[in-house]
Parts: sequence; structure tokens; C-alpha cells
Amino acid sequence: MTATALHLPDEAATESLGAALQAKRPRHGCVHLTGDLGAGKTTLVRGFLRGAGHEGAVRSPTYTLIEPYELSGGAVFHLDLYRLSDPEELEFIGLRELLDAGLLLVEWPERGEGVLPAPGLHVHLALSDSGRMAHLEAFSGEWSDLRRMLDPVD
Ligand SMILES: Nc1ncnc2c1ncn2[C@@H]1O[C@H](COP(=O)(O)OP(=O)(O)OP(=O)(O)O)[C@@H](O)[C@H]1O
Repeated sequence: MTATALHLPDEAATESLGAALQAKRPRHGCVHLTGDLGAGKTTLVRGFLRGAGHEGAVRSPTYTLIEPYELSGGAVFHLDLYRLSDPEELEFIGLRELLDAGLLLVEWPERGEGVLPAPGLHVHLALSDSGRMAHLEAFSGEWSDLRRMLDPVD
């Protein structure tokens, strides 16, 4: 497991982290994005998608659960499980098919516990005195290059 932490002084830094991660993204797998309401999870996804060439708006799919993006490097699915009442619902929305089709970026993965696969990468965002702190843990080889991708602060 590879872990690293980064200080993100402003919104642009959160977007840049998203863009840096997408540059190394695998075609498949699951990225867990955790942090309180307003921690910056959607901002990170926006940077990720913009870095991959997406030019439209990016909003958290709080009510729709899933927002699909067809990108040049393969499909990316943005999920927000905040309103999921039962992890089993993920079976009905076609989780298996999504995992076969592309990479999943999942906000509030704790709501899908037991059904959602373990992450290849976990990004936790926390409010800090000045901006945010990002804590990243890579569990799969595809993301283990983190230290070279980013500038760790510890
Ligand atoms: N590093 C940062 N420093 C300061 N503000 C930031 C930073 N990153 C993001 N923000 C700001 O935090 C606010 C909340 O961001 P965002 O909507 O991405 O949070 P979220 O974690 O997706 O929230 P929710 O769980 O409610 O959907 C936005 O106004 C965004 O501009």
C-alpha cells in the first residue's frame, strides 16, 4: 500500500490533484472519495474530468446516483451514494456492468459498503486551517506510482 498526503490551499489545487490523478488513471477499477459535506469531492472529480477533456458542467449526481462520461481514454462513471438507502440498490443500478465498462469515482462509498468493491485508490479530503488536506492511499499497483505523481508533504 502506498500512502501520501497533500495540502490543497484552494479550489484550483483540488482540481489540479484531480487532473494529476486522471493522467495516470487505469481503464477500470474503483476510486473511493471520502470527506464531509463540502470537503471538495466534487471539485476533485471536476478536475479529473476536465483533465480528461470533458468541457461541460460537472455536478454531483446526488439524486441520479450516476453520471456517465465517455472520455477519450475510456468511460468514467461518477457516483454519489449519499442518498442510497441500502447497498443492495447498487445491484439494481447495474454496478457489475459499470465496473466492466470503465472506471468508477465514488463519493460516499461508505453507503455502498458490502456491495461496492474495495478501492484501488482512496482519496480522503479534510478541511484544514487553510484549504484542505488530501490523504491518498493506493491499494492496487495501477495507482502505486502516487509519490512520483504528486509532491508529498510528509
Ligand atoms: N482546497 C480547497 N480549499 C478551499 N476551498 C475548496 C478547496 N477545494 C474545494 N473547495 C470548495 O469547497 C466547496 C465544496 O466543494 P464540493 O462541492 O466539491 O464538496 P463535496 O465534498 O463534493 O460536497 P458534498 O458532499 O456536499 O457534495 C466548494 O465551494 C469548493 O470551491
